[in-house]
Amino acid sequence: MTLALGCIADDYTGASDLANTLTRAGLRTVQTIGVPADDLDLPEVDAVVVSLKSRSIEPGLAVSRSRAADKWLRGRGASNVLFKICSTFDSTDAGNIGPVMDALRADCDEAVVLVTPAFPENGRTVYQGNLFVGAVPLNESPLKDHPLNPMHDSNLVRVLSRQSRTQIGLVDLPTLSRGAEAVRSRLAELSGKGIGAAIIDAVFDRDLETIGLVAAEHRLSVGASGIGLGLARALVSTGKVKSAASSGRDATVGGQVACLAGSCSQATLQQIANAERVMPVLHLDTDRILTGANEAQRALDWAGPRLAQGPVLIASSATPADVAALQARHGRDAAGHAIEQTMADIAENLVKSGVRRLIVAGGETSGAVVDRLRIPGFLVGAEIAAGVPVLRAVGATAGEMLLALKSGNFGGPEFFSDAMRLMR
Ligand SMILES: Nc1ncnc2c1ncn2[C@@H]1O[C@H](COP(=O)(O)OP(=O)(O)O)[C@@H](O)[C@H]1O
Ligand SMILES: O=C(O)[C@@H](O)C(=O)COP(=O)(O)O
Repeated sequence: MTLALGCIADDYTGASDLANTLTRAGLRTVQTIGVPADDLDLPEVDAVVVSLKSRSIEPGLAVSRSRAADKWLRGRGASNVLFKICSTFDSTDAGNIGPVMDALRADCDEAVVLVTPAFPENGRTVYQGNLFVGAVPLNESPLKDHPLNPMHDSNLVRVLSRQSRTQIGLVDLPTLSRGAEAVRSRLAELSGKGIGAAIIDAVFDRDLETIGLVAAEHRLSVGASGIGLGLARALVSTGKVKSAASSGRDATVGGQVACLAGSCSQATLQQIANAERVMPVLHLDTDRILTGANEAQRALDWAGPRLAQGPVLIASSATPADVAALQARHGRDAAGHAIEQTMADIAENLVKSGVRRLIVAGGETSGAVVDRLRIPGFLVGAEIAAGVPVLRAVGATAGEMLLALKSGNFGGPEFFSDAMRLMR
């Protein structure tokens, strides 16, 4: 297998978002969980997205895991690697975007790295280096209240400068709108000044296509699904990849359906409220989780008889005020970790008792669940919402399974119903 594109995603929902984008753009794509084991039977593909759970871990660990993924991808012919980060640039001043970018850049000896989290289809645009979420700057968006990485600065040149050892430049929209050659000249100018990475503005998909053409000539780029779209279109339009339709990814699986929500985003809170109208919903008592009570067992006892009748939803999600109060009592990391592990306990036991279709809301939450289920990889199926595909597990010990891993902020108000309709 010679890969046209290698991707390293810093969380699992982000990975499936990117795998979805690449698939829709015509690249045969597989999503793996971690660096694949040698005996994992991978189909012939154009792109592999290696999913890591490295967004909110200690920077040194994020660097070593990303470097291992990079080495594996380049060992399979990927001369071009995309480090997939969140379209809302989720990170802290400690990292992990900057440290991982710096390490991968050094490993492949890239002069200047193109960086853009723009994803216009989901309302993420970048202008003069400032990230907008819909109509508002990042620091005024719901991301200001994220439980793990609250975002308080919309200027990504500043944000990345605080995390990276290299200086960060800007390729602005006027330059970009003059075309690929203008972008190349600007990058050469920045590189000549010793600047090692540049935030690139992008507002429309056509901007991403220009960026993709240039990024395809580089060894490393950093961004969200939007730059993935640009890269995929460039690989197809330059004939490096023959656009292929995916096949055999829609066979029925059946079995019980369960939904788990650990995201506290505004979008997920609305989706849970709407789900209450169509399925039983259990709201976990997060204080009980943090004080060591067996809240997972209470949830499983609640779900058991209901699952025989139809889908259920179990949620830890709470409003920013409640999240802040819980964190004040128990600490941010301890709260996040304990709740994620409870979600993983619940998922493991639900699957043992016959659930075969699982919908998970939240990136970290999805990571904890998929790790516990020991699923090594996914094929990408139908698109439920922008950035959220149906995933078919490959090589899972539980056998045939369908999952949807939803980024907290993604999906329409009826997301859970929308997902169930496509997960047959
Ligand atoms: N009620 C709660 N209070 C505090 N933290 C919570 C609560 N519910 C979930 N969490 C934690 O918040 C984090 C949500 O992150 P994640 O699952 O990535 O969602 P998103 O996709 O919205 O970023 C997880 O670590 C999760 O365990
Ligand atoms: O790029 C994006 O916005 C998503 O792919 C993503 O990574 C979102 O992260 P979570 O909300 O933590 O799932």
